[in-house]
Amino acid sequence: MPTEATSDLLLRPADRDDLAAVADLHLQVRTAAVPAMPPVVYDAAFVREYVESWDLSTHELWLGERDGSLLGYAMVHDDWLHSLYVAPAEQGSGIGSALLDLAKGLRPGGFCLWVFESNEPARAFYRHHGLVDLETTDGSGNPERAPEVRMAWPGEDPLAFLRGLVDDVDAQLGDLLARRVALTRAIQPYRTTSGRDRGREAEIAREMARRAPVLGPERLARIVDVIVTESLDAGRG
Ligand SMILES: O=C(O)C(=O)C[C@]1(C(=O)O)C=C[C@@H](O)C=C1
Repeated sequence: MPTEATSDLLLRPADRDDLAAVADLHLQVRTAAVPAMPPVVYDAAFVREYVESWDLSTHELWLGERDGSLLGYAMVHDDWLHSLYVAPAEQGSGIGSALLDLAKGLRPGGFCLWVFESNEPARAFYRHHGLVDLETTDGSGNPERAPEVRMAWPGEDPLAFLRGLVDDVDAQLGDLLARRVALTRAIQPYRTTSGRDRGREAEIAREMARRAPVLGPERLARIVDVIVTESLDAGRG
């Protein structure tokens, strides 16, 4: 049943003429969301130029309107819900849910999104709608330098969707392990002592624990031990 707030909500695909209003709404939402979201680091002109550069043949942008006023938008690109924004005064009225349902319809197989770790209202909203937490970053990869959480809506076949994500990561891990073995092998002729250098391995595990705190130094020490043992063995082969 549509609620009173959503019964007269119109969802429609955006066209180029809508992009300036979308940029304005984006800036308005981001300003009102501080401190749950960090302040935008770029100036308004840059944000407008960025939004106006979206290619709407590949960036599926949908608007939520009532009486011709833009109240929210969602943009889906590849298998990502790139953005979902609702005007501050309309939050909690069902527009976000309507846009999220639309995104699920556009990507029935599942999609991911990034949300600021500090944005607890948004995270609770997504959890309520069946999204699950994946990894957390330290924020070094975004302009705000603020930690983010990757969340996923695992779609109609969650096992298949999440296995697809596992396969992507394992492909990267396989490439990294191949590079790792090659380096272990290349170093060996330059060693001045024989046998394992446990101090160096402990240092490697500590550095990894800084990047993957979820595993912690002890588990990572065991993982490094297996990697080094198998790399030395493969390098001899
Ligand atoms: O750094 C070294 O001395 C190496 O031989 C490389 C390496 C490694 O693969 O990282 C391998 C064995 C040592 O125990 C420590 C580290």
